[in-house]
Amino acid sequence: MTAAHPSAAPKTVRVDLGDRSYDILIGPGLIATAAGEIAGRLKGRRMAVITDAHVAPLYLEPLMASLKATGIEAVSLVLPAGEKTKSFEHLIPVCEAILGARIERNDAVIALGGGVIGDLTGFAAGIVRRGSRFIQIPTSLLAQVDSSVGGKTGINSPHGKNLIGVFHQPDLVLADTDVLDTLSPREFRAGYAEVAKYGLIDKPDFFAWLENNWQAVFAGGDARIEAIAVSCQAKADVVAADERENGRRALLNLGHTFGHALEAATKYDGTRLVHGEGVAIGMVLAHQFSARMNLASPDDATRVEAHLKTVGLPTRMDDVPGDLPPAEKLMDAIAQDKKVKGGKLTFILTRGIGQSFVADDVPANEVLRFLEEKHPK
Ligand SMILES: NC(=O)c1ccc[n+]([C@@H]2O[C@H](COP(=O)([O-])OP(=O)(O)OC[C@H]3O[C@@H](n4cnc5c(N)ncnc54)[C@H](O)[C@@H]3O)[C@@H](O)[C@H]2O)c1
Ligand SMILES: O=C(O)C(=O)C[C@@H](O)[C@H](O)[C@H](O)COP(=O)(O)O
Ligand SMILES: [Zn+2]
Repeated sequence: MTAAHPSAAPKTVRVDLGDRSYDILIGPGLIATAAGEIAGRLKGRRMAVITDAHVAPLYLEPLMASLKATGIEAVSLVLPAGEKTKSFEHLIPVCEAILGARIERNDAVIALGGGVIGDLTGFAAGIVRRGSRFIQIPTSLLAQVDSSVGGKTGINSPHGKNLIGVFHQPDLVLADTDVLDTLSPREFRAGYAEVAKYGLIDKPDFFAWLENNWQAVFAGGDARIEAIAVSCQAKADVVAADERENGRRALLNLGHTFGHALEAATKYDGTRLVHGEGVAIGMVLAHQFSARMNLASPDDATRVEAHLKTVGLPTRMDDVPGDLPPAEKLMDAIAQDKKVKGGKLTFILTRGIGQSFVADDVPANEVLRFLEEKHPK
């Protein structure tokens, strides 16, 4: 249960996208007051809430009670938890639940959960009636700092991560920071990888602040809220400048080309590797590969690895339990990356901490040799 904290006003970050702009509210107690925030912004009075089997017993009832008390009629659907739920198999019941509840375009679909529920539900909202209103109530750290913002939605394919989906922006994001207290330490750490990512992209001072304050962020309270707000502002700025990833937005993919290949290689098996862990390993690899290409000092890769290791994240391919396919197989997944243009690989590389850049035309043979070294058969 989340308790309302009437004295603590939420922080607001605005995602500036013209007539599709929206607010991200960040703070404690927001599930209990969700319906008021929604009713103040949306005309519709019917909602479908999609959540998962871990989140439902904790937060579905208070959300449904808040909606009911505000005169909003809501139905709910509970899906299995975990990355495998981001699939066609689970997309169908979500679409049918939305249609079955006669959610009209002015009503809304609500994602209550982590990035898996957010990405899947956002995709369903993007295609049902060719686009329905959509509210994100992210409950994992990863979802609060990254996946609930920016409108990338979709599902996975055996060919690779997020290969099927649409851009569909939410109308509102409500990040209730109280709910992070029930998140497992492993999932909190995984979300932290995406927080650190913003520092490594272009905020060296934020990365240094995290190195000094990570324990306070993990403990909760003001430092945690500050880290979430800085992350959301960083993402909002990038999305406002390049919504459809024609340029700068690709920076948000730091560590993801390697990370997504590892996720596909583990068949989206959340016991071996979860997304944020893949990103952590991927960010270390991106820094090491940049050093190998003489773009950055190897000391920066060492510093990144040291920090991620200190918080308890995996940093090497060998940290993934069980066997990984050989480097050539990982290259197959890398070749399916959405940043590939004309068959040429695009990577996010770096000149140092907080100096990431988009590198087009990265030689595939260099990447293969590098992966063979890091992951000898
Ligand atoms: N759309 C985007 O921009 C974007 C950005 C980053 C990641 N992603 C995607 O997000 C997904 C990962 O998201 P995630 O890390 O949130 O994974 P997740 O949704 O699987 O959530 C992690 C686990 O925590 C549980 N959980 C969530 N909130 C909880 C809470 N408050 N208390 C207890 N348990 C809770 C979930 O049930 C799940 O078991 C990946 O599919 C990734 O590709 C998308
Ligand atoms: O919002 C973005 O843009 C990102 O790249 C954020 C990433 O953290 C996220 O994992 C995203 O889903 C990856 O995008 P993809 O286009 O490589 O699937
Ligand atoms: Zn990510």
